[in-house]
Amino acid sequence: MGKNVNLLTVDKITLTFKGIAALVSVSFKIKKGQIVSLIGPNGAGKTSMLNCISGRYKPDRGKITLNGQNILQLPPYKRAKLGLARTFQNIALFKGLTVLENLMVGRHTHLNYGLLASMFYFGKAKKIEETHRRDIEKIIDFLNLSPYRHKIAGSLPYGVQKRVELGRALALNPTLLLLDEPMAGMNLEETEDMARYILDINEEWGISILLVEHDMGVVMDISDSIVVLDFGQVLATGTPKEIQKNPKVIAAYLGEEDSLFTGR
Ligand SMILES: Nc1ncnc2c1ncn2[C@@H]1O[C@H](COP(=O)(O)OP(=O)(O)OP(=O)(O)O)[C@@H](O)[C@H]1O
Repeated sequence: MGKNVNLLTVDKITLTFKGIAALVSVSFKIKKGQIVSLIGPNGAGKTSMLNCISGRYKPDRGKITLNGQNILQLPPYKRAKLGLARTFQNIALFKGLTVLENLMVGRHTHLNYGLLASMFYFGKAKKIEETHRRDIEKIIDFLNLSPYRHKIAGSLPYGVQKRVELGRALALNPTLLLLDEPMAGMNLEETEDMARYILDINEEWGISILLVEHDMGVVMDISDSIVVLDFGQVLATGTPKEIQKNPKVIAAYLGEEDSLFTGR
């Protein structure tokens, strides 16, 4: 599936907050079709890195390209149009809207289907609307969200809200999905379901994934490649097997809650 073409390149990214370095010359690549995980002890800079890619944070130095295009000067919504979507560590849904509305809002905001279109090109807009609806239904089916379609998002169990958030990201039709701790707070069954969804999104939908996750069992199971951050620097990059036996990585994880070996 074209796994040798670079989709995202992060090149010597440095980010500081009031003189304190959160990221120091971080470089890595995601090839088309890959699942890449970004791991590291608490405070290592993982979320900051996602924020630099999605456009929330502006790094002091470095370059990030998506499909060969430099995206650092673009605001988040333009990056979304180029195929970037993300979920957040703390769920960021429209809690007062239904599941269906959450998915549709995400879709419309980012795909430029506007009021003007519906006023002047009603027929065309209707057709576009129908296509959107069909795509959204596909996502609802895929994530088994049908029973919750008309339920208010904020009233749903945590695990289901996480799935809705994933669905909203999928509704943007991304080529690269950034997932910030999708398994956080989940029980074993929910974790396994989420891992399956991520694999299917990758294999069946052809979407590349950058995963930030503390559950090492999942990370080791599903990643093509792993980037380890420590104190804002890349400590190691490699396959799960290489990372698990890397002495520098083992040392960085000593005393950490996440175990590199036992997984779940
Ligand atoms: N908005 C901010 N303002 C100031 N400092 C920040 C900000 N965001 C992150 N930092 C700092 O940058 C460093 C990296 O934080 P970051 O949240 O990226 O780490 P992380 O690897 O995602 O941690 P965790 O696993 O705990 O989520 C930390 O020292 C943090 O305090």
